[in-house]
Amino acid sequence: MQNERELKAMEDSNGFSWQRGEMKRQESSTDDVFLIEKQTTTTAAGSNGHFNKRCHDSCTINQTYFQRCMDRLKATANGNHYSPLLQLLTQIDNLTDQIENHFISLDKLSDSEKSLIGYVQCIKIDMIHLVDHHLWYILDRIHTYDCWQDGTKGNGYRSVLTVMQSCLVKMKTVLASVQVNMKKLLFRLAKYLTELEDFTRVFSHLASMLQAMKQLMMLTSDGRLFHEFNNTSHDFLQQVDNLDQECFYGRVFAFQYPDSIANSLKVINLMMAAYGEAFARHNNIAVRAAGLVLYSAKYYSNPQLKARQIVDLSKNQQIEFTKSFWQLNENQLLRHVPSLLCNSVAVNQTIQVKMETMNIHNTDNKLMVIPFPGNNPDAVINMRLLSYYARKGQEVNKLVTFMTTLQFREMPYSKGIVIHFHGGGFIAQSSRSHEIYLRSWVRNLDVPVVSIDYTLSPEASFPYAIEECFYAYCWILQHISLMGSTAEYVCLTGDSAGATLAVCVAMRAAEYGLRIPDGIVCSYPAFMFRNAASPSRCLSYFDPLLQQGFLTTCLSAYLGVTVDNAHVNKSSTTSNGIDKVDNDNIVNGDIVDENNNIQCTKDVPKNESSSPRPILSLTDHVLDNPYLSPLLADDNLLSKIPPMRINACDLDPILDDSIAFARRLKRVGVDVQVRVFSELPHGFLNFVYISEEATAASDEIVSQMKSFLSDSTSS
Ligand SMILES: CCCCCCCC/C=C\CCCCCCCC(=O)O[C@H]1CC[C@@]2(C)C(=CC[C@H]3[C@@H]4CC[C@H]([C@H](C)CCCC(C)C)[C@@]4(C)CC[C@@H]32)C1
Repeated sequence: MQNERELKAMEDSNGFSWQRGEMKRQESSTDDVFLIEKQTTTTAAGSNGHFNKRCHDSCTINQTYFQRCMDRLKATANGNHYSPLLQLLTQIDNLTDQIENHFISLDKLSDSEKSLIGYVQCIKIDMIHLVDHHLWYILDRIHTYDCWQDGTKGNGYRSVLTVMQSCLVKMKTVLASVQVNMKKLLFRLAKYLTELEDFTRVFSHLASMLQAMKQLMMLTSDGRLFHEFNNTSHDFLQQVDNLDQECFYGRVFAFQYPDSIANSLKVINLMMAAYGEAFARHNNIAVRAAGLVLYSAKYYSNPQLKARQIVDLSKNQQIEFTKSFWQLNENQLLRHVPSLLCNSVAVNQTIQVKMETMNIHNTDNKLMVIPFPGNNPDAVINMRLLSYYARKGQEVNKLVTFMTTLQFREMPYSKGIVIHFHGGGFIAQSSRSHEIYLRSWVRNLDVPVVSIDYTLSPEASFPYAIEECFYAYCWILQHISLMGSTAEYVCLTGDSAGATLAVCVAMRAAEYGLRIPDGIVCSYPAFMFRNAASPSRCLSYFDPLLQQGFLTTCLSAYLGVTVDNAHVNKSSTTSNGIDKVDNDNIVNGDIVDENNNIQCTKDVPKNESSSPRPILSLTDHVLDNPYLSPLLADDNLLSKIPPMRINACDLDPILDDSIAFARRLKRVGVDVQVRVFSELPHGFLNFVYISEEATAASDEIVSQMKSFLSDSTSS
């Protein structure tokens, strides 16, 4: 009771921190534990103006009470694993006490000193919230959402706690500096105040997010990671909606990453804000490029403006902008970066194949007809052959682009081949932009790599890209000597959207009874293309590359439906919009326009008698299609997937896709392993030249591929 009174006193005296908050005794909980129910935006750190309110009185939260909460946390199932996080909370609690006591003992306080006390008290209140109830609940159950027992520790809940921990580290550093210097004569508080304000706000929002996540956990107590809401006005959605995203994109942007990655992300973020303005204002490419430089300066000097611009861009997403921005490294200048930065390769050749119906004998020696995708008889598919040495059979030897004496030596056929599918959310990027890591892979693997340039969305929508990639897979195996390989070992690989395609190709090969690859190595794949909530998807509210608006843009472009993002987000005061996308355009599960015509830009092939049914038929429910969301495939299809290695990263909004998929594969007996790289963002392979962590991850991915290619590297 003592504590309740103290907190109430604090509320009354401050008048700024608990305005609409409500505190009540939790009926069912243990003695002396109070559940503080707060509305997400009502904390002091939640809205700007509150910070500046003066606070004269102060009171200290009962130390024993906080300590008792911490002890209870330590005793939870995962208390030991999270002891660094708990230790940080205790240290911050001590620091805030010392700072508060020091300033309260002074006779007269300046405005900035009053603000400091305000922030310090906000931190304490949010900490009490957190440790009192939410954190306890989450820590006690967090392990049930991991891949499997004793397996890799990783899921969206853990990721949010990782971000929280990074925030606490930063906050502790600022508070420690204040505490060390506050008694000095020449103490300049202003130096620390802005930083403290930023982190206090971020911390408050993360605490609110954890509160929302606890609700999600309650709805998925069976350990499922994905949850689809029927009722869009659910508390969880409202709470997440109430988050102030801007505070994550301002001065403290990318605080959760190691420095090397954070710096690049800052540059990309600045460019995104500037390019957003240039794109909206100008149509000419050259003027846009000039605008990019000019507006970058503007946003560099004003981080708050930048934050607002980023949040606006994400909320009012236009496919044209996303496509254009994500293709920036494909332009005339930047497209040559890989050849300047990366090692040379003897063969780097694009191959264009005219797609015609192909007849292949399957493993039962039955003749299968592989249809060409769509109904355009002149359609072609492009692929890029990369080989460190020029090898026998590679017709392209005549066109060797760069040759050192060693590389030009014609080598025998390789026993292995790697087929690669690039990422880019199905709407951007190409085999060329992915040379940034493919060239070093080709050297380290020493087998030819073919990267498929499938048609991007929205020009071609689901399932065209999958059919193209499957066609390319069959064509490569039919013409394997041209690749300089005997294909004794075949490994599929892909990152992001490309990883999804790799899995779809393997599933299709299994359905046709064709040779399946010896292994698949996926990097940060997406397996769930529905507007379902999951803890990691919450990270998209402050992700540097994959904000929520960008994800829904990719999804709708891939589905071939147009989404009025402005509409989705305008109505997002009642819901976060995730349930609204494209629902209007889906009739009985088929994607149709208002005239009820199927909207796939390129038509689906007709069913051939000797072949499995097409991926998409007019009666299918698109959103349930296993080729759209492999996570929804039935056990029979999943069990045919070859050995798989999944490389996920913890700071990724689609991390849960990897975990949930791996769990399903394991259950049906597939040889699957998951690696969750810590503190890396989605798309980390693009950062191999700037980050040691990303390079180490890339090396591990190469060794996984080597294991599937077995002795092929010795050829
Ligand atoms: C409760 C929350 C609910 C949320 C609900 C959302 C519903 C969503 C449903 C389904 C999910 C759909 C999933 C789609 C997955 C897509 C994954 C996917 O493929 O994502 C990739 C998209 C491209 C990109 C962003 C990426 C990685 C690297 C990025 C590149 C790095 C550098 C590149 C710059 C242009 C280079 C500039 C050079 C200059 C000299 C600095 C940059 C930024 C281009 C874009 C890529 C990840």
